[in-house]
Amino acid sequence: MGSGEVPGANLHSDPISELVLASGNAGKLAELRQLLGDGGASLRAQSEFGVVDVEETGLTFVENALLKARHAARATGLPALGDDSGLCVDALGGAPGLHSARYGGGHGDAMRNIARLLRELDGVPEAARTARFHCVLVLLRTPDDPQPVIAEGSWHGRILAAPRGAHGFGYDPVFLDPENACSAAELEPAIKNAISHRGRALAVLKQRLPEIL
Ligand SMILES: O=P(O)(O)OP(=O)(O)OP(=O)(O)OC[C@H]1O[C@@H](n2cnc3c(O)ncnc32)[C@H](O)[C@@H]1O
Ligand SMILES: [Mg+2]
Repeated sequence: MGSGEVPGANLHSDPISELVLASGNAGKLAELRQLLGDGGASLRAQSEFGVVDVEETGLTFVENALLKARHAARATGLPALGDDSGLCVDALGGAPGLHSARYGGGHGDAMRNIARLLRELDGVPEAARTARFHCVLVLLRTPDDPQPVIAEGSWHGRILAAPRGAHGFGYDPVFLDPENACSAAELEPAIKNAISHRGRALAVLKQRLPEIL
């Protein structure tokens, strides 16, 4: 090491063969595994290590993704990827936003979340039902990594009047992708991954870290 170099300064250049996904959401795990592919780092679920969900006390997607990643990295000793995401609806002032997972009451209850969303948008005309999914991914090499790698992606669409399709998870059945003229749940998983908020965020992450992902 030269005199100007700091120990750990090349933290981001060592290859990562295994990392933990700091999430309890099986839909995110499936999508991110497909996006990383066979050649990349293997993505382990935090549940494999008995890691329970951390409280999401942040006021932004970035803060929550960082909280999740730090918690999982600390509990497992592995590099960790945090995903905080949600649906922001213009006619609802950006709601459900950070509260997307429990909008209808129970955590992760997609049917109740969708039911509330459609209720709130009752009577709102098609053109005013614009919305976007947003995803923030945070990669931490260690729990105390001072250089988290942060990547974001958005996907713009509209909220349908009724659910359509069986793929995906969460709000996918009511999110219309205008380009393909179908709901996110009608898209084949590979197509959703190619255009989704999560797919875009992971592409950015990979650009920043080509040597490790
Ligand atoms: O916090 P973790 O454990 O990762 O799992 P979670 O489901 O609670 O995840 P979030 O806190 O990030 O909440 C995001 C919610 O936004 C919704 N969401 C995010 N990405 C989505 C996608 O690709 N398709 C449909 N709904 C999505 C879905 O309801 C998620 O539960
Ligand atoms: Mg959550």
